[in-house]
Amino acid sequence: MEDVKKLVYLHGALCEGLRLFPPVPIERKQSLKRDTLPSGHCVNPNTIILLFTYAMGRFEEIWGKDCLEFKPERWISEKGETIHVPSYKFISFNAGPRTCLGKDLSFIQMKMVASTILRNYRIQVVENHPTTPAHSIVLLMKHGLKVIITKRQF
Ligand code: HEM
Repeated sequence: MEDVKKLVYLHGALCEGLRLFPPVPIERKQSLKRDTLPSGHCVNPNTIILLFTYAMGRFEEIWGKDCLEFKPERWISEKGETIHVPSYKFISFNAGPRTCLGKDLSFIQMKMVASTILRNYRIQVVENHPTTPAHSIVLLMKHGLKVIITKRQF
């Protein structure tokens, strides 16, 4: 478990995957009573607010000109350490009181699974395979992801 903390580049790669393809692409909230949002917008009781987390991960105003690029480096400081990004910016695990309780655990799991697979196998994405998202509450790939897997020789 201690070892996975050292996987700074893998952490950046996972964050980029989650930023561009958040498994929960839309959040739904509903006001209980009349309220004013930090933006100044007034909401009436029972107003449904949808947060499009998929779009938020791709906003130029939030992530800069290279927002559509997959760049694990954006999560790594000049010293080679992981940059902490506030959850209101990196919204894939939600933020505030209802933030995902499994966030830290899921990073440990993802790192253990990814590092074990990558250490033992070469994964090559099949060229020109369509990577279209499916319309769904959780983000799925319409046609899956076709890859060629070969065992690494040590
Ligand atoms: C990459 C993996 C994961 C992602 C992207 C993710 C994302 C999220 C998001 C966006 C929410 C807020 C849902 C909402 O309120 O509309 C949430 C809630 C939650 N997640 Fe996760 N999650 C992940 C893995 C996990 C794991 C592994 C666990 C448990 C071990 C977990 C436990 C929870 C719980 C208990 C809540 C509800 C928190 C509350 O409402 O107070 N999650 N998650």
